[in-house]
Amino acid sequence: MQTAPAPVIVAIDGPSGTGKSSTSKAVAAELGLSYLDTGAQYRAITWWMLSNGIDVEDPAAVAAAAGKPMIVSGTDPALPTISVDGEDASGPIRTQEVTAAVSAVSAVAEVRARITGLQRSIAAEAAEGGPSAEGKGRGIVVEGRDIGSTVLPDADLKIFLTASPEARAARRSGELRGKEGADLAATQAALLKRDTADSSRKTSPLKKADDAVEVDTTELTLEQVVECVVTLVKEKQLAE
Ligand SMILES: Nc1ncnc2c1ncn2[C@@H]1O[C@H](COP(=O)(O)OP(=O)(O)O)[C@@H](O)[C@H]1O
Ligand SMILES: Nc1ccn([C@H]2C[C@H](O)[C@@H](COP(=O)(O)OP(=O)(O)O)O2)c(=O)n1
Repeated sequence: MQTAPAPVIVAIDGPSGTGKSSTSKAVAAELGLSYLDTGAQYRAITWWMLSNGIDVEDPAAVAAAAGKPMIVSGTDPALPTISVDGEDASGPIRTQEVTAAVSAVSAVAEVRARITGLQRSIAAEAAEGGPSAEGKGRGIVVEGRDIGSTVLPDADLKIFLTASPEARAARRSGELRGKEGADLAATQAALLKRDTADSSRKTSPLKKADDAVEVDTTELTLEQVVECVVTLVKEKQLAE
């Protein structure tokens, strides 16, 4: 008789526009796993700070407010959700205003401690089949910047996605076509500025874990990246 594979925890990290969200959602959907977008959580807390008049350039003010908003993430890869104090935040967290402020807010240690705690409990529930685990105990794909290095150092598989700045900017401005912020040169400059801030902060910077598999997606289609990650997950499960 075939037994179900053991729950698997997959960490997918990398800079903006490398394909983390699209790859993670597709891999989770194909393998029946839960999915967590940790960038959406940092965006959500940033949106709350901006909406509540907190000066996002003042780390002490951000730290003092870090425990206040209640952030809830839905982990179904077909319909990921994010709410703040019961209000759907999926639209407002994608505005230019939030994108411009998110690196400063997410550099504050109190914010990271709060959000990291949330991420660990969601991952533990998904692996144990707890009440909020849409993946029904099969595991989870968690994407972000510091998942393999800090949040889930014992993840079964760690992937670090990269791509050239040109490819990343073209993907992002393609997404924004016709909207505010769609200019290619400006998109590339904003993206590189955020990478620098995210990689150089003191607390838990954007970093490839030593044991992560690096995948350069510049010349790969999304389907090829998904196939590569699915194969790596299956290999891990077979090796268990
Ligand atoms: N390998 C790829 N080739 C071309 N476009 C891609 C690839 N991976 C992702 N994309 C597209 O690039 C954009 C950014 O991808 P996303 O998954 O949001 O990246 P990230 O989460 O790393 O910021 C999306 O429009 C997505 O469809
Ligand atoms: N694990 C994480 C995930 C995101 N962040 C911060 C740093 C990122 O610039 C922002 C936004 O992340 P998000 O993944 O939404 O960014 P993009 O999809 O690449 O635009 O959040 C973080 O500090 N740690």
